[in-house]
Amino acid sequence: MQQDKKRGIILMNLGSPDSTQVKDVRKYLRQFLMDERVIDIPFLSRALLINCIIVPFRAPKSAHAYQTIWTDEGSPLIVLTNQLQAALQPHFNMPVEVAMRYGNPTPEAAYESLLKQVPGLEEVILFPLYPHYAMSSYETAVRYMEEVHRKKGYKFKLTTIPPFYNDEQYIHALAESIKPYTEQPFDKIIFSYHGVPERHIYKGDITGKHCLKVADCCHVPSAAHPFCYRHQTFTTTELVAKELGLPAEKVEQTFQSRLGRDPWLQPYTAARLEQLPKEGVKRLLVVCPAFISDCLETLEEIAIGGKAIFLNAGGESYETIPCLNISPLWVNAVVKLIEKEEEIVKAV
Ligand SMILES: C=CC1=C(C)c2cc3[nH]c(cc4nc(cc5[nH]c(cc1n2)c(C)c5CCC(=O)O)C(CCC(=O)O)=C4C)c(C)c3C=C
Ligand SMILES: [Fe+2]
Ligand SMILES: [Fe+2]
Repeated sequence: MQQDKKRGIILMNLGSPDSTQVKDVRKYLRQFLMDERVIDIPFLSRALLINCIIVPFRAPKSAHAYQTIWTDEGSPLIVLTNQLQAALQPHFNMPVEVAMRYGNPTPEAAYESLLKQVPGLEEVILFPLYPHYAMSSYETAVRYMEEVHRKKGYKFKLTTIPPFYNDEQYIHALAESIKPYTEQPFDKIIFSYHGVPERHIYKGDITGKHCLKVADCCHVPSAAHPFCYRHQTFTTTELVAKELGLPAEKVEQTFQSRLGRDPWLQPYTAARLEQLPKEGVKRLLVVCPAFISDCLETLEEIAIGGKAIFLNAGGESYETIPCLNISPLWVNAVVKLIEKEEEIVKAV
């Protein structure tokens, strides 16, 4: 890529605790769940709920879950994001850094590292590693980076890569990662996305009258779609299924990782894993496209917990398809997405 400006890139992911010790998991959960875009209730109620109920009960359980997936190098999410950074660096003549929304490395550290490496830094390209727009993932990552940028008084420009849920190269990389699994005999493939509360979908609807209100809302054109997580996840599933030529009856979309009692997007993955064997589905594939890097929610919740649910309910075979992680087609897609954004900026 031509370097006519002093630039740097930041890849941003969600983040993990510093270790599997309960104290570190507690600290991480507190920072994560105190985010008003994740638990969107008034500050005092949120602080009470998180500090008195959710964190005390959840931290030991989450710590145990992290222990089942932790590697010698640390959290899979962090290790894989660092590996993506290393795979991307040779494609750019500007530094590529990593920042996490929660925990380490912080956005401040990533910005400061770029400033050290590029004297007179003019622009930072922010690449949130989320294919879909959700208030609790993409939006909070971008707003937080903007807030730090403003508070620090940085002079360089911040350019953000938009959600890429329907990008041709991303869809191709995802489809190719699934293909070897669908070439073997299977009864069904589940596209399991991280869930969000329905309330977040209503809140994100800029028209105020479309999402979850109009029949088949996600397939009816609307100005709400650029901010609608549900619409964007359906689009990803449908484009991948089309590219792979999967018959409709073999494809299903579900939502995982529900927290609390409010209604979240449905159907819930765990409930479907329990029901599917009774409907005659014995050989199941599961892919989790909301996650770019394998993490607690794919390696523990889906690959370990989900498998146990399905097999105990009478399923016979269950395979979790890895996330894109550092697949060469995905690395190529990231390079193209960044180049595309540069062309748009230049043309304006
Ligand atoms: C209200 C709670 C949560 C919302 C909303 C939410 C949305 C959301 N999350 C991701 C991506 C990830 N979440 C991960 C872990 C995780 N998520 C929640 C809660 C909400 N997420 C919790 C409490 C946790 C921590 C672990 C646990 O106790 O279960 C992870 C994995 C992190 C890791 O270290 O591996 C990811 C990634 C998205 C994309 C999203 C909205 C679309
Ligand atoms: Fe989450
Ligand atoms: Fe919608």
